[in-house]
Amino acid sequence: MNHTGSRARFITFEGIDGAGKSSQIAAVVELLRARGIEVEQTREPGGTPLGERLRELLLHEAMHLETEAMLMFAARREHLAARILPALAAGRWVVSDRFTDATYAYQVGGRGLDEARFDALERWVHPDFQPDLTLVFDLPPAVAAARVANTGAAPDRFEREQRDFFERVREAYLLRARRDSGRMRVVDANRPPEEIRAEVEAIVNERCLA
Ligand SMILES: Nc1ncnc2c1ncn2[C@@H]1O[C@H](COP(=O)(O)OP(=O)(O)OP(=O)(O)O)[C@@H](O)[C@H]1O
Ligand SMILES: Cc1cn([C@H]2C[C@H](O)[C@@H](COP(=O)(O)O)O2)c(=O)[nH]c1=O
Repeated sequence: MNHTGSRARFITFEGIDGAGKSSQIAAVVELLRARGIEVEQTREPGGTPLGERLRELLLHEAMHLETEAMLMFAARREHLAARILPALAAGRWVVSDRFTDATYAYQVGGRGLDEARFDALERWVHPDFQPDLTLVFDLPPAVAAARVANTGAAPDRFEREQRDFFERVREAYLLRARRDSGRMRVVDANRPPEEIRAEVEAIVNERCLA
């Protein structure tokens, strides 16, 4: 428990590349801190020194699909052990840019990883643990691709994928959100940032702060 008296929560943000998660994550962290809640902001792949090294490989080195899936879960195992679970146990909330739903969407949906292999890895790495709340930012891949291109940054291995890859990733997120509608909320991300922020804050208030 933290000093607000409520159990520490694990909140994750998901969506295709360019969905607009970053500034909305910052707004949620600000909202929580304004309530006197201690929060750790993190990301996947990454979030620990080893995880950040794995991120460099994952975003830039060509590799077999199953290697990619196992490295995502290896980074996640470390993230859980070294960062997420200790923070929650100490009463600090954790807000992460991506978690296991991203492996479902990108590796199973986007790349075609066998779902049974994904299930086995998920059961191994976190059998009884899921985020308290997951916000899935949904928008057409063409809109997201234009946003990514406008940043002017060199695209990574995922951002260089074709439109049909992101269509599959999007559908996989929506399917998983339908299957786990108690935990996952889909947010229309094809709107002005202020509108999205208002909806995200309302969901966090209702689901985690009420
Ligand atoms: N609602 C919005 N409308 C228009 N542009 C937006 C919106 N939200 C974010 N952007 C812009 O789109 C770009 C990508 O946003 P952002 O980095 O937040 O996305 P992201 O989901 O974190 O992407 P990634 O997963 O690729 O890191 C940025 O240039 C940002 O300013
Ligand atoms: C956790 C996770 C991530 N990915 C992909 C999704 C993104 O393209 C990159 C991370 O980049 P971001 O700008 O920080 O969003 O990694 C993935 O394919 N599978 C995963 O499990």
